[in-house]
Amino acid sequence: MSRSADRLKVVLNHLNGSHGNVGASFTSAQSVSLHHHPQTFRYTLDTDILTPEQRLSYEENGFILIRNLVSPEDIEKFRKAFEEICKREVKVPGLVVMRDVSIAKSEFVEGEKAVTKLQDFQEVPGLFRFCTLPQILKYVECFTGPNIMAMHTMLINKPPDTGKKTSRHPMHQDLHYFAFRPADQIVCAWTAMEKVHRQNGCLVVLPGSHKGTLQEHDYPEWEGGINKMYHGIRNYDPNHSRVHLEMEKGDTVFFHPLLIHGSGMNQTEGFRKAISCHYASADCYYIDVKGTTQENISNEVKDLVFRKYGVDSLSFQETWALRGRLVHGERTSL
Ligand SMILES: CCCCCCCCCCCCCCCCCCCC(=O)SCCNC(=O)CCNC(=O)[C@H](O)C(C)(C)COP(=O)(O)OP(=O)(O)OC[C@H]1O[C@@H](n2cnc3c(N)ncnc32)[C@H](O)[C@@H]1OP(=O)(O)O
Ligand SMILES: Nc1ncnc2c1ncn2[C@@H]1O[C@H](COP(=O)(O)OP(=O)(O)OP(=O)(O)O)[C@@H](O)[C@H]1O
Ligand SMILES: O=C(O)CCC(=O)C(=O)O
Ligand SMILES: [Fe+2]
Ligand SMILES: [Mg+2]
Repeated sequence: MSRSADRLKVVLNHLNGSHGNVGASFTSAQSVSLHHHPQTFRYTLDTDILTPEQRLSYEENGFILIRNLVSPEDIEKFRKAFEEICKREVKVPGLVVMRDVSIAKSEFVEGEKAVTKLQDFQEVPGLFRFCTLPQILKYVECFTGPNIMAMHTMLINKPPDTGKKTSRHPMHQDLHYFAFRPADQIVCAWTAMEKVHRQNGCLVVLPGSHKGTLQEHDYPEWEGGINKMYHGIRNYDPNHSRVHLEMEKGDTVFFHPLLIHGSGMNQTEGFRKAISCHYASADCYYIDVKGTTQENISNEVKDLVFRKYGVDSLSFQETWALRGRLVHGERTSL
């Protein structure tokens, strides 16, 4: 079926005032006059939330940007919770606190200026609340369906670059890190905690790249060093046309786990903050990555679990099952 027929149907449906049920809401006469079988979308579900334009845009580009989705008051609370963690030296179960590789190996820096990223904050109520915000889940459901797991959480505090360009995040596909499928039922919500722009290292995306397959990832050969587990796609072509996603505080981008993305250097004095959660349908299933391109990251994660917890019996899949938290519906499979 041609794209233009799909587009026409969606636009007509919109003009008819019916936002949901694209396809099903058409009478057979209309359907027949347009094309021979009902439209099937691959990347989005039939809900009343996305406008037809937004739905088409996600299908085509692999992301949608929703302005002003999280309130300044909530962002302030997440910022406070982050500061608390950086100040207190308390151990939170599962929480990974990362410092930028260029400062980890040299000077001693105290407090939040030392922390580049918090990972796996599912046991920090003041931060995990982000993953349960109804206005976020409402969008997430358009991709995952009603049974929703929060699988991976991060607060990224991108530091001013020290001159070694280590504040960059190489171009990658998040699916490289995940031991569950199908990819189309996974989505990331990434919220800017302040204005993000090219200068402080906003997200950079390759629109449409979610239609490709999972590529091989490894550490890029960057002179100044590279942060632990920051794998990039191999043979990245820097001349590929890309889009810089400039966002205001509270704006949220939802993107597909195969979308190729990264972020540039932070060339400002401030720490660029964003909070994110990767969601998956609870109906997804775990996969064994042995013998696949994901074996390298799986081994690194297993090494980290051993160093941090002294446990060597956990599989890569099990580390995900332990981290995942149900946020809506039923925990059916994951
Ligand atoms: C109950 C069990 C549950 C299961 C828990 C499982 C935990 C797994 C967490 C990781 C999963 C990541 C996959 C998810 C990604 C999803 C998709 C998103 C894409 C990304 O974001 S990619 C980047 C993700 N990776 C990380 O964030 C890295 C995780 N962090 C770490 O591995 C550690 O924080 C780190 C960096 C090793 C530091 O460990 P720590 O022990 O706290 O630090 P030390 O100061 O003791 O230093 C030890 C050693 O490491 C060097 N170091 C420090 N910081 C860095 C750095 N940023 N980069 C590289 N190397 C670093 C430091 O210099 C020391 O080196 P020595 O040579 O002196 O030993
Ligand atoms: N060899 C590479 N492998 C993987 N990713 C790369 C590579 N080189 C650059 N990138 C990533 O590509 C994206 C764009 O790179 P670039 O440094 O040009 O970004 P920028 O600093 O935002 O842009 P600019 O400096 O042009 O304003 C960043 O996410 C960067 O980390
Ligand atoms: O916030 C950023 O710089 C990008 C983070 C990212 O893509 C990731 O951690 O997967
Ligand atoms: Fe990512
Ligand atoms: Mg650059």
